[in-house]
Amino acid sequence: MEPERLHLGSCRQPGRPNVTIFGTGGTIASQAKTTTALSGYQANLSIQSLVDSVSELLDVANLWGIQVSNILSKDMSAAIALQLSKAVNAELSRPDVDGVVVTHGTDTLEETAFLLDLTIQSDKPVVFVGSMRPASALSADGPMNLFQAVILAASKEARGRGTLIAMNNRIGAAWNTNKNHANAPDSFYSVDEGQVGFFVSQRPTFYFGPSLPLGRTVFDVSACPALPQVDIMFGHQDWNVELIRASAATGARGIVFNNVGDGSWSESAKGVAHEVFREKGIPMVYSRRAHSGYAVQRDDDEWAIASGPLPPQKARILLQLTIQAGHDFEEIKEIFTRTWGGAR
Ligand SMILES: NC(=O)C[C@H](N)C(=O)O
Repeated sequence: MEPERLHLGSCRQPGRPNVTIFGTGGTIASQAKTTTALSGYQANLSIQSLVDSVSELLDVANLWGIQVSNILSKDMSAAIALQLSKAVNAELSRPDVDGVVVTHGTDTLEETAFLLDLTIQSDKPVVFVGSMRPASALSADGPMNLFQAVILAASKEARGRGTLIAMNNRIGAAWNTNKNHANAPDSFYSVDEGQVGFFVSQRPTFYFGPSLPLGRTVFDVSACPALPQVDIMFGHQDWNVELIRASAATGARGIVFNNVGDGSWSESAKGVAHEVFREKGIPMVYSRRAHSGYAVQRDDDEWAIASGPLPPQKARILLQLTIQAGHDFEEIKEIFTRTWGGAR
């Protein structure tokens, strides 16, 4: 059943931007037992109650709310994320909608935001937001984050920049913004590429004009029923490489390797991955275990594809999208190579 589209607030003010907030859950929609507890909470606040607690929002935009789910983001699935992408595309195709906000748990926010970055067919702003502290906490960060996300989604200057993430005063591109800290409120930023802007006196202030990451491919998922299984293997000393065979045997249509250094794998892991590739013909993409940097293409591993700047969790989503679109190995390699933006 399609989730309901609710008008949030008492009356619609002509002349104000129209913003739709999609609620998915997360800490921003959660309450713990005490005001000092920062874990052990439950996602139980609806999008309506989040907006009710930030009445200042109603002076910024006319708001609508669509509750897609109310879960912690550890439980976000491709099925929900795909449904969200389709619903956001439909919403943005309405001429009366100026922008969209998605509230989301921070643990896997970067994955859903990246999926939408690669599947939204509109220039209008799509802004992801979450919080690191539950709504019940002293100094909860959710209300201000939500306020800023709505301002951003309502602003014309945010158009044409791909999906954005607004957290803790920073504005980042979903393409390269990551969760960097498991606990601190200032967790979301991009280490090398930097941010696209900052909130100064509650105005989104951009450093550059609208631009999109080099090598970003947009996919049409309107008729896509599901995303294929792609597993991630974690590279480490004494790696149990039988897990690679197990992944292929249990239905993986592609495998992403979280390799060490700039994309190195142990001789045994490489041998098994190559064997599985020859047997099953499924694409093998290798990323890097280090928090930032590039996985570089190796001339002697031409059967495997370097993820370039993409960390494993984002490389997995790009691989899922290329497989569902029916691309062959060479085309998938070409799509990944484009993301390197010139580094070869
Ligand atoms: N800060 C958060 O949102 C974390 C939360 N566990 C989640 O749903 O991802």
